[in-house]
Amino acid sequence: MCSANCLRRRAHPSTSEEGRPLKTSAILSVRKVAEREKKWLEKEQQARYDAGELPSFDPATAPIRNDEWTCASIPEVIADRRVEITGPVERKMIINALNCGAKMFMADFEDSLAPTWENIVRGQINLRDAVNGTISYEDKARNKVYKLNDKTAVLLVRPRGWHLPEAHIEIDGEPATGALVDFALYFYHNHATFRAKHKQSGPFFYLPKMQHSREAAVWNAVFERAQDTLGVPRGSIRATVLIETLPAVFQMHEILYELRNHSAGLNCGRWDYIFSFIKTVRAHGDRLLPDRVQVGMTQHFLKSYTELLIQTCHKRGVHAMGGMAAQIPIRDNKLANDRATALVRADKLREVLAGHDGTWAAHPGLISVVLDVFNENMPGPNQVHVKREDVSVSNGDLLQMPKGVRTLEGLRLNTRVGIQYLAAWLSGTGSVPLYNLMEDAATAEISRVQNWQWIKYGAVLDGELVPTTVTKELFHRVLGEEMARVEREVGSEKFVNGRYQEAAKLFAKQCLTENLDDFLTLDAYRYIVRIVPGSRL
Ligand SMILES: CC(=O)SCCNC(=O)CCNC(=O)[C@H](O)C(C)(C)COP(=O)(O)OP(=O)(O)OC[C@H]1O[C@@H](n2cnc3c(N)ncnc32)[C@H](O)[C@@H]1OP(=O)(O)O
Ligand SMILES: O=CC(=O)O
Ligand SMILES: [Mg+2]
Repeated sequence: MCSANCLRRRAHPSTSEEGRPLKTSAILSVRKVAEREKKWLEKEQQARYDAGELPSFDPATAPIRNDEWTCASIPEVIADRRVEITGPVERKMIINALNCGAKMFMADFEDSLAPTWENIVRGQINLRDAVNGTISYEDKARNKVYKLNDKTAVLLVRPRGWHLPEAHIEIDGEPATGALVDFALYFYHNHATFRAKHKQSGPFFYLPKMQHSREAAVWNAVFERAQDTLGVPRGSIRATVLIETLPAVFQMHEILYELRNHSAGLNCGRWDYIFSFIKTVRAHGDRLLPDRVQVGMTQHFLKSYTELLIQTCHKRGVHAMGGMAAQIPIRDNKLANDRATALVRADKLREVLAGHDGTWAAHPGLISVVLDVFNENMPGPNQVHVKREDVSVSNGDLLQMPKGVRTLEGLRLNTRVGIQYLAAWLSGTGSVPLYNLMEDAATAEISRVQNWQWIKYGAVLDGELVPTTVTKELFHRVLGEEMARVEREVGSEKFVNGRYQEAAKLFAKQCLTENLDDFLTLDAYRYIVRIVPGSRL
């Protein structure tokens, strides 16, 4: 068997040859390494896909995929993760999430948070109070005080992805990296309390939007550096990586390998994964997805991805976490609520039977539904012992196009949802209920890139009496009509006082651009920055 160093060299042949070690001696250089890796991903990896290549397994890292090795053993406090509630780092929601009966709570600086400076700083204060056990909140209008129960969920924190800067902190004249700001503030303020409480384990993290194991190597260097600096034993930090980009699904063993001393497994981030699928094949005009509502988890490419993730995690001795069903409780319609609950139950049943060790829930009202499914089908704390050696997944399986139709209603819904989400985001709210579904940055991104893809390649719509192609003109007509509909639905006062017009302009620009922008939120971030140090953003 290859030694660890040999595997590392094979995994990153350019890294050692070019004398650019990923282990760095200062946070500043970690930031620079992160920037360099980001540029590599954008300029080299995506450029190959744009030239016609499709993502695939890397022959250079075959030894990592084929050799026998496992990640460090799972700490007891996170051995049972059958239900994880997720939500933004908002004070009341944090208390509700910690109290709701879920095993874990993923507190989110990412998909469900609009990263205004206020949200970021308040979020850190809220989390510090939560870890200390002192968090409380008074809702004066409802005369209700929120406090923690005796028994609460274990906290996991998801920092922003590498792509987002933090404009309000400047280092050497450059905006700081959002991911590092979120990680470092939380780790610095909470590591001692956290570890004292959880038998020397933690803090725990989720790492989003990774595309390559090189990013995992950067995170591992960040963890080592942070632990060493504060005298925390290496391996105390544990992180679950979201596999939510198409390139990353071909890198799962490699990602776990880089993080093997800090890993808590992988998670199927289905919404960003669908977004990334479209983004990665943006130059492939023959790969147009059907309506967003039809791209469900039973489509072959998504089923293959989840099964391969389970097999990979269990081979390496860590958790394979399921993802988020978008349905949320519908208070005013029992029939619709029963239907939504049944869809969540079916999604969770599929996950537990496939071998997932736990999953996500979007709302406290769904915890008992999800818990029941896992309790009935997973007697132990997890099912890491279920190896799924029967699973055999090829490039073709992971890249198989989903089946379904492209409709005018799909274009309309994407537009209606994209604009309303963006209007909320620009006003400081990063997750919202729209048409009885949870919408966040990842789901909104699907709406944006799907519209872009259909316009760019002139998708022919199904089900129209007269053959209809998606053109810029059709999109403009749909935009106008959907804005009128949104105004009717939300009421004129909210429409006029909200940021709907700005959102529509931004969304349209993003759908109509010749070259697809990487992230909607990166463009939108300019509109929520309060201070621009050095006006460099
Ligand atoms: C693709 C991904 O990345 S998925 C992960 C990221 N996305 C998320 O985490 C979304 C999490 N969910 C949410 O943000 C919310 O559930 C929403 C926006 C979808 C719906 O929120 P609301 O409209 O406020 O729901 P609703 O009015 O039914 O809430 C009822 C109560 O539950 C609370 N609640 C709802 N969702 C959550 C949650 N996820 N965590 C904690 N509390 C919650 C509300 O604060 C409210 O509390 P209260 O009765 O004490 O006032
Ligand atoms: O972060 C989760 C996702 O589905 O995206
Ligand atoms: Mg995501």
